[in-house]
Amino acid sequence: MAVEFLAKEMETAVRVVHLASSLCVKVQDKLRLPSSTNGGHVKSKDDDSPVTVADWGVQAIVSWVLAQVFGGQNLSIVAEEDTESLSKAESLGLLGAVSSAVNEALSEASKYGLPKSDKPLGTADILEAIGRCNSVGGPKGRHWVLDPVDGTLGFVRGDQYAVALALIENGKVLLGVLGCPNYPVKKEGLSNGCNQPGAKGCVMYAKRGSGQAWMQPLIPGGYPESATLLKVSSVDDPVLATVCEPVERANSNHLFTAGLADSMGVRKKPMRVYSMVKYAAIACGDAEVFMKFAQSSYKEKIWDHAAGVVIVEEAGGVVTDAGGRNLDFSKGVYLEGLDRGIIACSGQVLHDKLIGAVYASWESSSL
Ligand SMILES: Nc1ncnc2c1ncn2[C@@H]1O[C@H](COP(=O)(O)OS(=O)(=O)O)[C@@H](OP(=O)(O)O)[C@H]1O
Ligand SMILES: [Mg+2]
Ligand SMILES: [Mg+2]
Ligand SMILES: [Mg+2]
Repeated sequence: MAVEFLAKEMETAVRVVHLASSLCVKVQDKLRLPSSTNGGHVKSKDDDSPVTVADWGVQAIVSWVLAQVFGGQNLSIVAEEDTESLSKAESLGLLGAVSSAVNEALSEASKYGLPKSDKPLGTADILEAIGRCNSVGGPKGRHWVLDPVDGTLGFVRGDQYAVALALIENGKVLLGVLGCPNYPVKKEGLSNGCNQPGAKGCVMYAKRGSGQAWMQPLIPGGYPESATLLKVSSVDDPVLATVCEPVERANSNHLFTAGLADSMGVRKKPMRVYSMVKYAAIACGDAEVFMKFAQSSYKEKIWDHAAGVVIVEEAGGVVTDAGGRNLDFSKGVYLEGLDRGIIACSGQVLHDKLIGAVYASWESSSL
C-alpha cells in the first residue's frame, strides 16, 4: 500500500502542536497568579517585545520531538527564539522554569502518541533543542518553520495567541498547523466527548494541494480521535463581511485599513485579534478578510504567516500581498519583496474588491 505523501510529517506536526498547546495553557494559567510567583515568566527582548517561558518551552519541545522522529542530523528548523538571554548566568531561574514546563509536558508525550524521554531533559538538552532552530531557510530543501508563541502580547494579556508550525520544501509551504488554545470552538467542531458548553481551544491543519483543512478540539491531557473539515465563509458581499486585523497599531496601520474597508463597502467594525488566530478565523468562516499593513521599514517573517497561509488556502481562501502576488517563502527568514501588506480573504470576489481598493487608495494618495 502506498504511504500517503507527508503522512508522518503531518501527523507528527499536529500531535506536537497539541502537546505544545497544553504547555502554553499551563504557563498562561500561571501568569494569572499574583506577580510575586510569576515574575520570572515574562522577559523583554531587545526590540521591547515580550518573550516567556512558553515561547522557549514550545520551541524546545517541538525541536526535541522533531529530532526524535526525523533525526537531528539533517533537520532544519527556522524559528523565532534563540538561547542568548536564556544562557546567561543570571537567567538560571528562568531556564529552570523553562525546563520544568518542558519536562512536565514531555511526561505526557505518550498520551499524544509522541516519543517521550527516558529521563527528564537537562538544561543543556533544553538549550541544545532551542539552539538547533537556527536555520535561515532558503530556496532549496526542507525547512520546518516555527513560531512557538505567535502573539506573545496576547498570551501575556490572557488573550488570543497561536502555536504555528509549517513545513517548507523548495520555497513552498507544504503543510501548516496552528494551535489556538483560546479560540472558541463552534458546536459542530466539538466531538470526542468534548462538547461542554463554552469549550475553547483547537488545532487547525492543512496539507498543500489537498483541498482540505481540518480542525480538532484541544482536549486536556490527550489527543482527540477525530477532526472536522473547515470551510471559509461563503459571504462575498462586503456589507456582510467581517474584517480582522492586528490589535496593536504599531503592527498595522489601522487608519489605512479602515479607509480600505470603507471604500470596498465594509460596514462592520473590525475584529482586532492577536496572532495568527486571524488566519484561523478566516479558515473557519468566522471572518472574511484579514489585512496587515506594517510600517514600510518592517520586514515580515516567514514564521508569522507560513502555517496560516496554507490553512486558509486549503480551506478555500485567497492570500496575497497588497499587489495580488503570492507570498514568497523561498528567500530565507523574511518575506522578501512583499508589496506593502498582507491580504487574506475568504474568496476571490472580496479579494478582487480589496486589491482594487488598495490600488485606488494608492493612486489617490500619490496624486
Ligand atoms: N513593528 C512591527 N510591525 C509589524 N509586525 C510586528 C512588529 N513587531 C513585531 N511584529 C510581529 O507581529 C506579530 C504579532 O502580529 P499580530 O498580527 O498578532 O499583531 S498584534 O499583536 O495583534 O498587534 C509578532 O509575533 P510574535 O513575536 O510571535 O508575537 C511579531 O512577529
Ligand atoms: Mg509571531
Ligand atoms: Mg512568537
Ligand atoms: Mg515574539
